[in-house]
Amino acid sequence: MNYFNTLPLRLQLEQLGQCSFMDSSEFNGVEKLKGKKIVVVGCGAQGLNQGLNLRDSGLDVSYTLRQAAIDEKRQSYLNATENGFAVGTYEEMLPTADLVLNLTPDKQHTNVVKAVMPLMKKGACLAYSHGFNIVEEGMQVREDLTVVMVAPKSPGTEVREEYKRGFGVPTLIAVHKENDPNGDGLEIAKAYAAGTGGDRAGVLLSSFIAEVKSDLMGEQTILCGMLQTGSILCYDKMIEKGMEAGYASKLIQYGWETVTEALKHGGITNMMDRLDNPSKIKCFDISEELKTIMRPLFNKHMDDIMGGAFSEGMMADWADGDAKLLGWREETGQTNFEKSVAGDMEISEQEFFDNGILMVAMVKAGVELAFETMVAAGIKEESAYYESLHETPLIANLISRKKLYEMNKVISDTAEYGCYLFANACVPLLADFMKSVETDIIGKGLAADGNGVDNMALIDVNEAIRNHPVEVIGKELRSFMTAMKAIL
Ligand SMILES: NC(=O)C1=CN([C@@H]2O[C@H](COP(=O)(O)OP(=O)(O)OC[C@H]3O[C@@H](n4cnc5c(N)ncnc54)[C@H](OP(=O)(O)O)[C@@H]3O)[C@@H](O)[C@H]2O)C=CC1
Ligand SMILES: CC[C@](O)(C(C)=O)C(=O)O
Ligand SMILES: [Mg+2]
Ligand SMILES: [Mg+2]
Repeated sequence: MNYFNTLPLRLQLEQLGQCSFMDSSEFNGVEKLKGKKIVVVGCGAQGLNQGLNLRDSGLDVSYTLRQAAIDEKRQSYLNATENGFAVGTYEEMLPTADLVLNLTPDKQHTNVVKAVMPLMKKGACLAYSHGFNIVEEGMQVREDLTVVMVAPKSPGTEVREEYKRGFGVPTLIAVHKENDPNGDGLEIAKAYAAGTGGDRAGVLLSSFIAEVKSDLMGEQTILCGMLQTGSILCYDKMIEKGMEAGYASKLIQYGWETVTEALKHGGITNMMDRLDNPSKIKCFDISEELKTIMRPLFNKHMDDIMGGAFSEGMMADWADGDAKLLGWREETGQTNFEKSVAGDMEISEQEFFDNGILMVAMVKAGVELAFETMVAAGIKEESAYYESLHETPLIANLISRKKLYEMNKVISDTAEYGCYLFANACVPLLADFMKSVETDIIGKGLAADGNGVDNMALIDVNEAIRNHPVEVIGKELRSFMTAMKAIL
């Protein structure tokens, strides 16, 4: 049963709006978990990388896998053993665990939690990194167990990379109100977040509900769906216009990473400032047009996530052996962009902006729409920022590795399902718009005669970019991150 839908509106809004940025003084490192036995269920994208960070933070980490994974020495078994972790069956590992991290795919949570729960000792703690099972499926956890969430706003690979750089990724933490029998859920979640490095980048004290609704919205729209849509459309357009396939492939594969690197450091303002004046004004106009076309689709995703239609649809696909997900995965592998090979020509960093105006416009439109839609639904700006602007560069990095395949492999199955749902609706939605697109905005650049533009037009555009609420909150949140980095 959908837990969110069982709550009265007043409580739904209260939970959705729960979000406070925690001060570094509120953390006491991993002290609360020192000497405690942490057992991770599953050793995939989050399981492996969180486990490595927690061990490097001085904690006792081991893994439990389903019997078949151990017997067949599956990838999860190799991930754990080759990194020197102890691995055992549920019966061997769970009865002595103080903290159990459920890092299996969301689809498996009901089965896994039902199998794990009877073996957990009285008063232990069960943790999630995404609250789907609690919020959308209404999982009831044994009363004596504490239930917390530590959700990194990042793919697992980047959780590890940031930690190795001495930092971390922004993280949402929460305690499930129904399961905090000892009143120490928050202390456990804080220590777990500190162990992953999250406290160095910024922790939001959130709720299971706020995390689920914002995470689903971000991943379906700007983070994955928009980048997938843009990759397919921009590549096909360049080929249609007779551009060299190797150049088109390279511009897209590495373009997202390059333009969103500017986003990471200075938000949409800095990304747009990388364009010359005529390109900036053109890009702004295109992004406004894209926002008008795509707004109803963003609203639909938010409505379906809030009302439960999205989770119902995805769970129906789980029951159908993932038929839709697997079909879409196969189709993506057959798109022209996925089959293309990046050429060995040089593309300078600036050229990715100059020749990728449409890509910049898609990022701007997608970030702003995702942010606006989440905030309008009651999600706090800080959370909406992490789920839109902040995480986009981390996902773009994945595309630069092995295109859409890599992105869809590293993200959760839940994100992959939502990404396809969005892209399958957005590609046809943008068909008419794409008919008018020429290589001046994707592939070759404007070739404008100088940098001259009308002063008033430029002032208006700059004002609109800088005063968007995602820029205002982004500036504040990025300033906390810089401060924390400087301390290290
Ligand atoms: N992917 C990401 O970067 C992010 C994920 N999350 C959340 O983290 C959680 C884990 O996701 P993710 O890391 O993507 O998962 P993965 O798919 O990468 O890893 C899943 C792990 O669970 C094991 N597993 C699968 N099915 C079962 C089962 N029935 N019983 C026991 N173990 C099983 C797999 O091992 P084997 O099949 O070998 O048994 C594998 O080790 C999810 O809640 C997700 O929403 C949150 C933020 C980002
Ligand atoms: C963007 C997708 C994500 O939510 C994530 C990496 O944060 C996921 O579920 O994989
Ligand atoms: Mg996420
Ligand atoms: Mg997710």
